[in-house]
Amino acid sequence: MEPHPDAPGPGSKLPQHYEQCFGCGDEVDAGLHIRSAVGDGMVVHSTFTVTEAHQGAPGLAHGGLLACAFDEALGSTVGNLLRRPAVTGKLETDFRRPVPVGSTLHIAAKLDGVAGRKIYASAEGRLDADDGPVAVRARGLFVSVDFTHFTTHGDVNALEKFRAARKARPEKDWDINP
Ligand SMILES: CCCCCCCCCCCCCCCC(=O)SCCNC(=O)CCNC(=O)[C@H](O)C(C)(C)COP(=O)(O)OP(=O)(O)OC[C@H]1O[C@@H](n2cnc3c(N)ncnc32)[C@H](O)[C@@H]1OP(=O)(O)O
Repeated sequence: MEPHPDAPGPGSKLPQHYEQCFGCGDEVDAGLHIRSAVGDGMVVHSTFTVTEAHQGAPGLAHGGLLACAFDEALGSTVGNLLRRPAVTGKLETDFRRPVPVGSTLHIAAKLDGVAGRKIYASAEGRLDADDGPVAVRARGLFVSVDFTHFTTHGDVNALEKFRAARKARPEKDWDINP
């Protein structure tokens, strides 16, 4: 599958897509603060460091937050490589090992296929290194949507603020209303 001709190439760091996103936003103190970059072969590498704010059992990451990390990593892979707005339709996770507070999950995500509006992607998360033991695997189905999805269902004032902030960014890579 070919990426969009304007997709960021290998070595590109991906910007947070929204400052108040729980997955990647800097403005969410207890958020996941995921950071992503494009690697070779259209694989997107993301890291998520588990803090005390992310616990389920004492000292261990909550499974739902791990699923959130994969939603973000997969969504970012889809959005950046295909440059299409898309939302998660389905997300499946396999939790293979506990993920302790203080550990960093190294997530490698890739596109698996596109069928009409349906986009399939999958990822693997390894503990503390790109070649560490596999802790979580995930598969997602994303559905391409028009930008009206966000204006119809989201907060229009927040979207307007978001659009203005993106226009002001020197590294602006896409516009919410191109
Ligand atoms: C511009 C450049 C960007 C650049 C850089 C951006 C970076 C960007 C990073 C973002 C990173 C954020 C990552 C977090 C992303 C979220 O977390 S998104 C939030 C969670 N998801 C949602 O809120 C979605 C809620 N659901 C919906 O709005 C609607 O159900 C949907 C998904 C839009 C689909 O509704 P619809 O438009 O009416 O379409 P519908 O005909 O039902 O479905 C279309 C096709 O998908 C299939 N489908 C839909 N849902 C499912 C399902 N659950 N299971 C199986 N098949 C399904 C349908 O069967 C149908 O298949 P076909 O008939 O075409 O074969």
